[in-house]
Amino acid sequence: MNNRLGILGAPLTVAQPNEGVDFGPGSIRYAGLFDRLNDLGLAYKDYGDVPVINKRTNGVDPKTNLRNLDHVASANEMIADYVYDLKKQGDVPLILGGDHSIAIGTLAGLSQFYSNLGVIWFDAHADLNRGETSPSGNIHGMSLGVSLGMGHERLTSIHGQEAKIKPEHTIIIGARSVDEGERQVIREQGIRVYTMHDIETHGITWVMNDALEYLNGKVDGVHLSLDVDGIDPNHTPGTGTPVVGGPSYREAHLAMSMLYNAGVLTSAEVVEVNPLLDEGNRTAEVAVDMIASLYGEKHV
Ligand SMILES: NC(=[NH2+])NCCC[C@H](N)C(=O)O
Ligand SMILES: [Mn+2]
Ligand SMILES: [Mn+2]
Repeated sequence: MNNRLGILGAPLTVAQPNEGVDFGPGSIRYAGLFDRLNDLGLAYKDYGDVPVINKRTNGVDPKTNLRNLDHVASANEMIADYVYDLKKQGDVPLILGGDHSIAIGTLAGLSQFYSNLGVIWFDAHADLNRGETSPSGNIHGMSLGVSLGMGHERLTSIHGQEAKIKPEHTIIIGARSVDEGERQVIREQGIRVYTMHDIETHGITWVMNDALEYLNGKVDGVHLSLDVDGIDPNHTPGTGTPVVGGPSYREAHLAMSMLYNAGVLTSAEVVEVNPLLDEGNRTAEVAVDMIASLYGEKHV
């Protein structure tokens, strides 16, 4: 294992209805990602994009309440293979989405390397739906659940039948739009959730320290899944399912630098950047700021 970052784009868009999130990886690269990594003196290799096929069928299948299941499943099989290969090279994976369903592939690809991978899911949403509970049929709202082993077999069986992560190693930060079926999963499985209310009450510093302490000693790696809609849409307007009332740019930035300082992160992904919904390329620029902070950029 070296410290080289292995960067991989996963331009999947059909697990949600908006076109454009397939331009996420390019927009993040264009927002100055490589200059910032160069300034940090970080070694990296850009593996390019996974050649996913963004075919849409007609809407949601009434039998399963899943949208574009076949395409989402085959794309994520491919993503899992690519992430597996990248990790096998010894690189530190940094995956650029794509809609948040790509976490199904990322976590499946990573799962062979860990028996107790911790996951920090920074998101306005919980992404714990299944066909039976989803209000939309959009699989990007199901990826955390799938990785925990819940949901359609086509998705949960990618790279093996077993669950890819465990509920007691799963943390959601920034939640403020959680569906009823998801609340039940959180309660039943004992998933640790820091809502916006917790961030307001205790502050982001306390939340991050508490989250890190919760994982400490229990996990053999930590993956960050950063959904840009986790951040307040004042800063990240270019995303398909924005939710008002999120953490500020500064709070998110501090959360990232605390992850860097803790030195525990073994992989990360940044998802849901949609330049077609953006003002200029602002959202990708914020994503790059977050990535730079995550890998050690300091003000002085
Ligand atoms: N990754 C995301 N942006 N997910 C949004 C999910 C929204 C809603 N909970 C749903 O399941 O449809
Ligand atoms: Mn979200
Ligand atoms: Mn999400």
